[in-house]
Amino acid sequence: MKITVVGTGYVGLVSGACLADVGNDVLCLDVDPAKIRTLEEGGIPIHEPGLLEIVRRNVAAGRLSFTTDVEYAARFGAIQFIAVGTPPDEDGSADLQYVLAAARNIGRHMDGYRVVVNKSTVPVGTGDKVRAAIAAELGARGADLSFSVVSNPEFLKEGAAVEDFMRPDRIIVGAEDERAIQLMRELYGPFQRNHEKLLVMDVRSAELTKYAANAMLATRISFMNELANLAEVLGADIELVRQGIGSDPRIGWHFLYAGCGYGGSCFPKDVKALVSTGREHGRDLLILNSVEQANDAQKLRLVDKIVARFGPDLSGMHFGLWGLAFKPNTDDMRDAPSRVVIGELFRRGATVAAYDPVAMSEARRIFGDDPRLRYVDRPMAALEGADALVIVTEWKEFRSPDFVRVRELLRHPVVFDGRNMYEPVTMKRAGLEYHGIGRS
Ligand SMILES: NC(=O)C1=CN([C@@H]2O[C@H](COP(=O)(O)OP(=O)(O)OC[C@H]3O[C@@H](n4cnc5c(N)ncnc54)[C@H](O)[C@@H]3O)[C@@H](O)[C@H]2O)C=CC1
Ligand SMILES: O=C(O)[C@H]1O[C@H](OP(=O)(O)OP(=O)(O)OC[C@H]2O[C@@H](n3ccc(=O)[nH]c3=O)[C@H](O)[C@@H]2O)[C@H](O)[C@@H](O)[C@@H]1O
Repeated sequence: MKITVVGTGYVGLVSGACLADVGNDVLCLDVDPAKIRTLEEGGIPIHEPGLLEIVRRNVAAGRLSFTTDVEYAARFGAIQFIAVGTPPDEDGSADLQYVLAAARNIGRHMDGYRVVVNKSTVPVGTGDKVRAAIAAELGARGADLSFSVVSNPEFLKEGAAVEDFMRPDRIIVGAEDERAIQLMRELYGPFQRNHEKLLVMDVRSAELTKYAANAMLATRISFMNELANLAEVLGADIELVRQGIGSDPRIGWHFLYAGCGYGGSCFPKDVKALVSTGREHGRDLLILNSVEQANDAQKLRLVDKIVARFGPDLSGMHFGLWGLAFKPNTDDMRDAPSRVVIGELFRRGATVAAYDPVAMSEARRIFGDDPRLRYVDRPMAALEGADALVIVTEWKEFRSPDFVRVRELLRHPVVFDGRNMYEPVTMKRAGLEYHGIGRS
């Protein structure tokens, strides 16, 4: 099939590359010429395990190409995926300007039947707006062309995006006409060969399903974080509690890890957007309001602990920091807890030496040449001359450091671990004072 994917971010590029990998002809469109240039030169603009290989393989096979030409893109694919950003507006609602601009471009230039598949995370009712935007463009040029609008939310996780796309748990298709449903079934056939994963529903339910999934996961995390904070004062260990409840299949093991707050481009913005949708329709979403508040506070937990240990005025102090990305295996720092931790350390007068395996250039883009932040190229180098170690992201390479060396390098043998990577008893044995989340 011929497919156009609009937007070459985490979702668009992964979807485009994976769809090409099963034999489709895919054209990826982006309005950012720098991204398209990088792709045309054989690179990729993001760090995502396995993605570069798939992109290169499919470009070489002639199944994957890139463009900034909106007219060519609208004419290329009978299926047009929209995978552009939906960042939060000032009031927390999802900003639909990019989605609607993409829809208008399709309407302006399409030259035959199109299935417009929305993969961006969008509020309920956006399908109608996309339909109206395309119809208005067709009307303006007097074109009598038919099209279908489908909601096909994406559930991939950054850092495991290729694997998630290739082996989805479910494929949600919100569609109301048979022709589009049939095309979606054919398109996703290769991704559900062992059992049926495609769930067809109405567009509104599909749109809400995406928010429901992210809001549920965010709720679990905030719930565990709140319990972790309680465990600390009660003298309990949240890691043991996690294992105790995770073994109940009704609860399950996933997304029960307490830490220094959830970040990323989606949980924070999607919880906000759902709260905003509720408000717009006269429904105050009490649970989700609290989930968000709890997470904002949780991002400051590490600094709270630092302040409890060293006092509120940290001027003259210097901290080694491991992990800048919002989670391992990505260079994404959107809403990353590290940004809050670093900002708060600065505000209190401290300086930071940071190490991250892949997010360093993203950090440089965000913090610029701030003299209070020094970048180092090895985890241990961050500890030279540091008063204490702060861990924000649980990269694999931090799992088993030489604790003796850690103790030797630090001015105070203190570790603040925002991801509960170590056992308190191991740390004690190594002569390190350990402050995890929810562990007393
Ligand atoms: N990042 C993730 O892991 C996931 C994101 N989503 C959702 O997917 C959507 C996209 O997210 P990301 O891929 O992270 O965004 P992103 O910000 O990484 O990429 C979006 C891309 O769209 C391009 N763009 C904007 N307007 C355009 C237009 N009119 N025509 C062509 N290109 C245009 C931008 O230049 C950018 O390269 C969002 O709604 C997000 O909530 C859903 C599941 C997972
Ligand atoms: O809509 C989206 O964009 C995506 O959002 C999340 O994926 P992602 O943000 O890439 O990463 P997650 O693995 O979900 O982690 C999000 C944040 O939660 C934190 N987290 C995760 C799990 C946990 O147990 N505890 C915890 O604090 C992580 O550290 C991270 O900061 C969802 O997991 C995806 O299914 C969804 O498609």
